[in-house]
Formats: sequence, structure tokens, C-alpha cells
Amino acid sequence: MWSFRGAGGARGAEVTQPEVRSDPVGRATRRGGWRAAKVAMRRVARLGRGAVVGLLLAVHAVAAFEPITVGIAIGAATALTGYLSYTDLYCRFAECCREKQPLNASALKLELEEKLFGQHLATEVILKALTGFKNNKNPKKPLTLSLHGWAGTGKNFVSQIVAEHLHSKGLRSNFVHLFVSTLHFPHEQQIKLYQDQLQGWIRGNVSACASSVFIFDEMDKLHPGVIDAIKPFLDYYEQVDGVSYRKAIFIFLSNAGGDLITKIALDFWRAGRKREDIQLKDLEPVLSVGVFNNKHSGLWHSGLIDRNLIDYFIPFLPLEYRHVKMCVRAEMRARGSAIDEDIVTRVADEMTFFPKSEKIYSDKGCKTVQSRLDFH
Ligand SMILES: Nc1ncnc2c1ncn2[C@@H]1O[C@H](COP(=O)(O)OP(=O)(O)OP(=O)(O)O)[C@@H](O)[C@H]1O
Repeated sequence: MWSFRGAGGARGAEVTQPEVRSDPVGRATRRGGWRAAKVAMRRVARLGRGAVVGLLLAVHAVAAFEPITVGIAIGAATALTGYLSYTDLYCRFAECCREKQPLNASALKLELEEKLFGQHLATEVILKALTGFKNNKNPKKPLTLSLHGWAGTGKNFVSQIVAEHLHSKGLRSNFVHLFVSTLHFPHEQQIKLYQDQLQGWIRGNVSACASSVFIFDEMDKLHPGVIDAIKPFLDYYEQVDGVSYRKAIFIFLSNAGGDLITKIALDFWRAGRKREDIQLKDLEPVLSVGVFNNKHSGLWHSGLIDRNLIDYFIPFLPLEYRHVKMCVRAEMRARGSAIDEDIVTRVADEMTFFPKSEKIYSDKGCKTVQSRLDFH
């Protein structure tokens, strides 16, 4: 049984207004002084590490109008400065949940374009979905992505990249949670227990960090109904039992629908059309219906599809020979080796391709590239 993992969160600064004596003569000047001091202190908050500058400004501003309150200003600003450096220091050593941290969309785009091969649709949709969601200060529901495709086409790989852009420690982050169906929910007789555990886990972790990320791998091996336990969290509710799930992100990974995606990719190929011409509208509706009607998709007759709670069905196309070669080269670079085209060809030639007649798509995608490279 797994248990709730708590997480540290950043705390908000509290600056209390000092008591002002009722002195009609000095009130105006004090107000002016305080206003200037408040501006300076706001600067302190914004500067963080350069807080000393703000502190001095605050002292000068107040001193010019009302020397008596200098002490209070120093006290408040020092407390704030101390607090900020404490938070700064704390977050350097422990991981903080930075809910408001914006997404670096151009860095994510660059990384996907450089590292993810042959997946123009996934790249485009993931970028669009995440940028839109993270730019929205008040999302109405959590973001839910369902990634579908053949084995070894990059679903886990992308999830890892996305996780790193949302929480810098990626899959090692306290705020990113990976569930693997065969590991975490193996027994069909215990569906009720899994549902309770899942609800408790998600509730606890979203309470600790609203921008938590939950990745469910092997959805096609999940017993039907388990995932419906989290339906209330994915819906358009402002809060469920005092917790708002609206800033969380849920990612489902599945091989279900891989056959449908391959069929459409193959139709394009046979018609002499470019792979890059395949559009989301060619695949998304087929995928959502196919997954809903597939008993082994983890989303069979699921309320998540019924209620339109999955924001995007993202197809991963089967990888071709040229993509496998790109994976081999990427792996060589990652190992710090020089690119040897003979080895690249040999590794790619060892992979098996389908359909039998045309042999276009790698049946394991790029999945065994790393282990095969060890032999060369
Ligand atoms: N499209 C791709 N571009 C670049 N590398 C890829 C791609 N697909 C797979 N890889 C490489 O192959 C490895 C295995 O792929 P990954 O685990 O992402 O496959 P998957 O789609 O999640 O498969 P499965 O459905 O079997 O879990 C990745 O770690 C990555 O190195």
C-alpha cells in the first residue's frame, strides 16, 4: 500500500499595518511617509535578494517625514527581508511548490522540437495545451491529457520532458506522481480499495501543492472503473471538500488506439501523402470513440470521456526507419560517443518493422534502441 507523501510549500509574506496615533497634525505627513515606505517595501518583496536596497529606501522615506516611525519601518522591513531570505534559502535546499511559476514555453518548444522525433501532432498539441493552461490564471478545471500510441513512440519520454518543465526535478519532484497500473493497481478484486487510495493520494497531494502533476502509465492495463474514482477532481467544480483541483495536471498514457492511429498513418502513406499532413482532426475523434468502446483502454465507457473531461486526446504516430536512426544518433550523443553511421544503420536494421508487406513502422518504436546499442 502506498501512502500520502507530504510536500513543503512556499508561504505568503504577511506585513501588518502599525498602529497610528490619532495626531491630526502629524497624520498627513505620516500617511505620505507610510505610502513611500510601502512602495519601498514592495520593492523589497520584488527584489528578494537585493532586499537591502529596499530596506534603505524604506528607512529614508519614513525618516524624511516622521522620524518616530523609523524604528517600526526598520523592524517591518528587516522582518520581511529576513523572511524572504529564509524562503529563498529554504527553497534552495528543499523543493518548493511554485504554483505561479510561468511555463517557459519557448524552452519547452525547443526541447520537443529537438528531442522528440516524428511526432508533429504531439509536439503541437502538448505545447498548445500547456501554454494555454499555464497562462490562464483562473482555469475552470484541471488539465487532462490522454496520450495514445504504439509502444516506444515517446509517450513516457514526453511526459518526462513536460514534468521537468513544470517542476524542475521532473519525475523526481515531490509534486510529480507516476502511477503504473500493473504496479500500483494489480488486483482486479481490489478496485474499491484502489479507488479510495487514489482519491486520498490525489486529495493529499493537491492540498500540499495545487500544481501537482499526476501521470498514469499503462492505462490500457488498468481495470475498468478505477480511474472513474478521480472524476470529481477532473470536473468543473471550484472546490471538492475544500480542495481546488483546478491547477493540477493529469496525464494518461496508453497503447489503446495505437492500431487506429497506425491505420490512418498507413492510409496517408499509401496515398502518397506526407506524414506531416496528418492533422489532429483526422485522429482525435476516432481516438476518443475508439478508446471509449475499447474494453482494454482503462477508459472503457468511462465517465471521463462521457462528460468531456479529457481536454486532449494526443496521438503518437508509429515511428519509421528514419526516426529509429534519429533515436540511435540521439542515444550516441547522450553517451558522449561520436556518431558512427555504420553503427546507426546496423542498430536500425536489427529492429523489426510492420506491416509485413511494406515494413514501414518499427514495432517497438525506439524502445530497444538503447539496449541494442550496448552490443555495438
Ligand atoms: N518519438 C521519439 N523521439 C525520440 N526518442 C524517442 C521517441 N520515442 C521513443 N524514444 C526513445 O525511446 C525510449 C522509450 O520510449 P517511451 O518509453 O517514451 O515509449 P512509450 O511510448 O512510453 O512506450 P510504452 O507504450 O511501451 O510505454 C525513450 O526513453 C526515448 O529515448
